[in-house]
Amino acid sequence: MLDQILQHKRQELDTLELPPYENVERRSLYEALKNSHFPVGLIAEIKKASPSKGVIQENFRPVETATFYERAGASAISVLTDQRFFQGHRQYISDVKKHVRLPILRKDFIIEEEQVEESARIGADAILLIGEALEASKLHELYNSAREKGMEALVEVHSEEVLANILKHFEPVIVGVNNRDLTTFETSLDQTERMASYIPDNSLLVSESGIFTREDILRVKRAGAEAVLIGEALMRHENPMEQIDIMMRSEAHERANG
Ligand SMILES: O=C(O)c1ccccc1NCC(=O)[C@H](O)[C@H](O)COP(=O)(O)O
Repeated sequence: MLDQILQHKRQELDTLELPPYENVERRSLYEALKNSHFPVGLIAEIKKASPSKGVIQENFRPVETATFYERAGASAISVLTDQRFFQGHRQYISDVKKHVRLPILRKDFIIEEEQVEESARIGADAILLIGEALEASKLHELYNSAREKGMEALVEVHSEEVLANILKHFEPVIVGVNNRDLTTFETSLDQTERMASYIPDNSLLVSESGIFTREDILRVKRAGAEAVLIGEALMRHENPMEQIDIMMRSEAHERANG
């Protein structure tokens, strides 16, 4: 599936038209995750559909959902912009950016410089760079380009081997371990536990995918994650604010409030 997505992205690049620059204030994903008032930082994701689950939310209202996420205390918002496989759109970034003050991560399959430029123009604060989709040297190049344009990057890896190759080039400030294998869609939180010891001490570890309960969050936190990225568990819930409260509330808060 990843190969299919990447092939489609290369075709899309042939007709990519860069939009005009949105005049936006950039916000730091790293700072937002470090300063979370929850036990871990929360990147709350906006995704209508996915290749593994099909349509997740029929009545899709990205701006309203982002506003709920912000009110519930999320640290940042991840917005899927791929149209073909996730029914996303780059316009959702511009729309959400106008209504929330949280950093926005552009979730797409970024493989070329033009997409980094596009992300800066539509107002993204950070982009996703997937280790399994890029040569390590290319990933480093795109990472530097994002930084030069005032954005940050979440560098995502699934396997130890891919991470080791990236670390030969540089140490990303934010590293995401994707619990989902993008070729088989198999998802296991064991992946965060397995990978945590290979993440550089100075990198912030985000555990991504397959997180559905408070116990899941406590488990990846124990493994060393400082933040989580959650999509489906929030998008499927009719009240995402309540779901965030249930999943993220700390034990201390619960004790204090009986
Ligand atoms: O979600 C998928 O099916 C998928 C398939 C192929 C490539 C990427 C995919 N997902 C992107 C993501 O990284 C997730 O949306 C994100 O980590 C949140 O996952 P979840 O909480 O399990 O919705």
